[in-house]
Amino acid sequence: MSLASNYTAWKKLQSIYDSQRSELVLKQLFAADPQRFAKFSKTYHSTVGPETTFLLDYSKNLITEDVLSTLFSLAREAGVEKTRDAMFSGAHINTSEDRAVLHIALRDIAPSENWGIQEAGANEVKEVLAHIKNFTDKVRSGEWTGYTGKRITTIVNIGIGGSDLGPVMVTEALKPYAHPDLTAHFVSNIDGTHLAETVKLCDPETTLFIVASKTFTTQETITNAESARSWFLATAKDKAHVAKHFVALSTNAKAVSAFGISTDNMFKFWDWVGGRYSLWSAIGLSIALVIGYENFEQLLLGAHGMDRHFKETPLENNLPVILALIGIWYNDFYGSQTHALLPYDQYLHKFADYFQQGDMESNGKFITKDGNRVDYQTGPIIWGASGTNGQHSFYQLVHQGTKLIPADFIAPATTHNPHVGDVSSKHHRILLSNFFAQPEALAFGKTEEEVKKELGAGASEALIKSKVFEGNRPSNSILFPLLTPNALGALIALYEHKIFTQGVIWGINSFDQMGVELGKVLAKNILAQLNKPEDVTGHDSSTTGLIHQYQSWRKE
Ligand SMILES: O=P(O)(O)OC[C@H]1O[C@@](O)(CO)[C@@H](O)[C@@H]1O
Repeated sequence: MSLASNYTAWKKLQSIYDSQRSELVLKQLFAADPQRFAKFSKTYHSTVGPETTFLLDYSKNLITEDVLSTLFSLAREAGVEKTRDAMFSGAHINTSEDRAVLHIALRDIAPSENWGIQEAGANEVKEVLAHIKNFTDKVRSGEWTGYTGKRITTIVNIGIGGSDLGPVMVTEALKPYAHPDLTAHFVSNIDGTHLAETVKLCDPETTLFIVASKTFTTQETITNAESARSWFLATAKDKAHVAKHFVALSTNAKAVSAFGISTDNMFKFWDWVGGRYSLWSAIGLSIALVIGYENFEQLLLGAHGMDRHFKETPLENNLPVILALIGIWYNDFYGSQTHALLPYDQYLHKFADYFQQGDMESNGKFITKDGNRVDYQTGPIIWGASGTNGQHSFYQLVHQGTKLIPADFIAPATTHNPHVGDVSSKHHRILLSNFFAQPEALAFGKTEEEVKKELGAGASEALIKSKVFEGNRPSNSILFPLLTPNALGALIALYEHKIFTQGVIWGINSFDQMGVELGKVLAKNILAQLNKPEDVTGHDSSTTGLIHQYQSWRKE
């Protein structure tokens, strides 16, 4: 496989960038083509599952039809379609771990098209979904009770990374669909504070702990689960009661059983589900408990619709591919280092957090699948915050800083909360006016003449200059009718497939995570030393110095 920088299309993009960059000015591009919005925006309509639609406006990007067509040539030259079809067929495209990548099979459920896992696998997926439905119906109805016969009112998901971020983001995003009498908490950090502060809010008689871990070996999760169990038994006493208050989500039945959770209370998934792609699997149990199984299924089906779109739509109309290619244009030719996700919806305030793992753990790599070091940028730094909060935090830099920050603005046309207080609220209109205005300001800025006119005579040159907005800062805008389970499912899948497409073009394996291992090994080594009276050895002077200072100050 060739390094991406050797592709003909890559070289052509470099030459376009070098020769035409100065002409790619949004103010001029829009003035020259009144049809620019029509040309560079697409409306997504699901063709399977629940009716799901959204508008992607990518016209405020530093692109022309020539740039875009060359980017599509790059996708073809890199074999995006071939690798996409390989994923859907169940081929082991996760080459370093010799695994298939089939989160798409988790939502291929009604009716199943047997994408990648054939009949047998599709039936297993359905069995787990039936188990999830049965269990969540029992808990939500009060049929499943704790050891003193009380219904479950609180769930605590204990997991980290992909076993935490997806459930957190989705249960926040779909709060309007949450069960009124069920409270969900999420414990992820090994910092004892996380569990300690959470169990302060829990009653052992009415709390269900969900131990979520694909491997069931993650130190944070197993430690937290053990501590949660001892907290529970301090009141419940009898170990037999654990079965009514602890369930496990994992691929590792042996480790679940060894921990002391009955495999009857285990919801399984498979090694072809990547951790950061697992919210659709048993890892989504907390989601199904909070919003109900029917809404969880709508989430799956919303994603399935986007899967079908990604699988079948020609690249030129393929929304994940368009987002991926425009991202590569900035990341690899304009030299942008980050990508901002800016949802103008408070329910989506964890969306950027989720895709920090989703994108950066997938594409934060410097070695290609066949072992070559890349000579170009790969995964961007993903960050963001809900609007309008970001405007009062980091938008100064986004508007007038020295860095190019491509941004995605995301918003629902309608809010779940039209009435705040006792009058119909104007909140959403104010929010959406900002959703429209910020990309406009970024794209078109404010000239020195406009500033001078505003400030009038006598304004200092320095003041005038400080109020100029150079503009020409690109963004995408995604607008959809309402944040529903199926809309969220489609939105998440859109970004999953964007990440996939970029990884294929960069020639990297988006589905392993070797980079998380070294720190863990070194930490285990240091922990072993901290647990002994002897002085630590074998470290550099900084690490040794820090440990010594910690040891002189620690109280516990
Ligand atoms: O679900 P588990 O196996 O406990 O892994 C948790 C997280 O840890 C990792 O950093 C891998 O070690 C993420 O990839 C993963 O989502």
